[in-house]
Amino acid sequence: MIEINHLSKHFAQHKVVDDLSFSVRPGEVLGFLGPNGAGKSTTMKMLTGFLPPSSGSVRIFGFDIQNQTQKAQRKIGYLPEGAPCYGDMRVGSFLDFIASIRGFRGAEKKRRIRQAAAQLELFDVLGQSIETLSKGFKRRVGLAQAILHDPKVLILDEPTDGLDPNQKHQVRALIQSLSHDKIVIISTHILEEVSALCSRALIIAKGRLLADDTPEGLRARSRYHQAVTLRGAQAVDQVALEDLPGVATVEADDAKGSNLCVLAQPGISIFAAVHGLLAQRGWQVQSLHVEQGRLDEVFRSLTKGELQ
Ligand SMILES: Nc1ncnc2c1ncn2[C@@H]1O[C@H](COP(=O)(O)OP(=O)(O)OP(=O)(O)O)[C@@H](O)[C@H]1O
Repeated sequence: MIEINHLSKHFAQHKVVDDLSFSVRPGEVLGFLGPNGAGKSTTMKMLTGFLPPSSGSVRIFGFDIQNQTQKAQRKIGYLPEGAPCYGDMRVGSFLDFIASIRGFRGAEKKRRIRQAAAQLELFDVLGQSIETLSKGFKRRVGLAQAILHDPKVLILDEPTDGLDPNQKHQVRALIQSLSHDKIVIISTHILEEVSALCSRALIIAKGRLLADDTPEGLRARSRYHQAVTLRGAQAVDQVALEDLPGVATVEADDAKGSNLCVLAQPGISIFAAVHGLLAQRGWQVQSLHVEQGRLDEVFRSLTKGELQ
């Protein structure tokens, strides 16, 4: 369990984290979302004990990160933003060094290094110096050092930033496979990552908590929740759609107007009415589907006016 209570941070007069309180339980994958400069990295640095808070507290499985720092940090694997590593070290030596300072010796140390290298597919680069690696491989080395001691808490600052689609997929699958008995907190700008990975998402802007919900809960706040999208709908009479009970409005999803989105009034399911009208009028459409809602639109509307 992680418990964050009234956490704040200011640099000089500038308050960048403003009274954050939340807790996270094992098994949860928490997405930390916010525009640039929202305070995500600063919060993660305070959760991991790299930066002291101006006020408030963080407890990691009961250990206060300020007063019982080492006990708390033993529970944590941390991938800082940009995955900084010692560039002039070779990958194998770097992992060996991390394993040593995590307290492993002998056969157990070798086993840990082998396992982390296998999980991140690093065997081919163990002899290569870190500064000569591609961005994706550097990040994999950063992830390997974060998981080497099998921590109960993984705090990952933009873990898939800069990775190609294959690597993104691989890292997400790894995070998912590790997550069942751990607490995972990831910061990301990538909204699809929240849908793919997270059981819960926090949205912050200017250091303040704006939303704490499941991805489904966030999508349900979208004006497109329960909207019906029609593809290839050239001959459809928009006014007739707008007049249906429960319909809020109709938007064209493209310039030609052949893709339409029929928005529902909050809490009303309009699929049956839209489908019924199409059948009654004999209008042909190529596809028809009900939207769960759009995370990007929810993110924009929540953070509107909060951008720095
Ligand atoms: N050491 C520091 N001294 C002064 N200001 C800082 C310091 N570290 C961060 N800041 C400021 O705090 C604010 C929050 O930065 P932070 O890196 O936490 O945001 P973020 O949400 O992680 O942004 P991004 O998505 O761009 O990585 C920014 O305005 C940043 O300039």
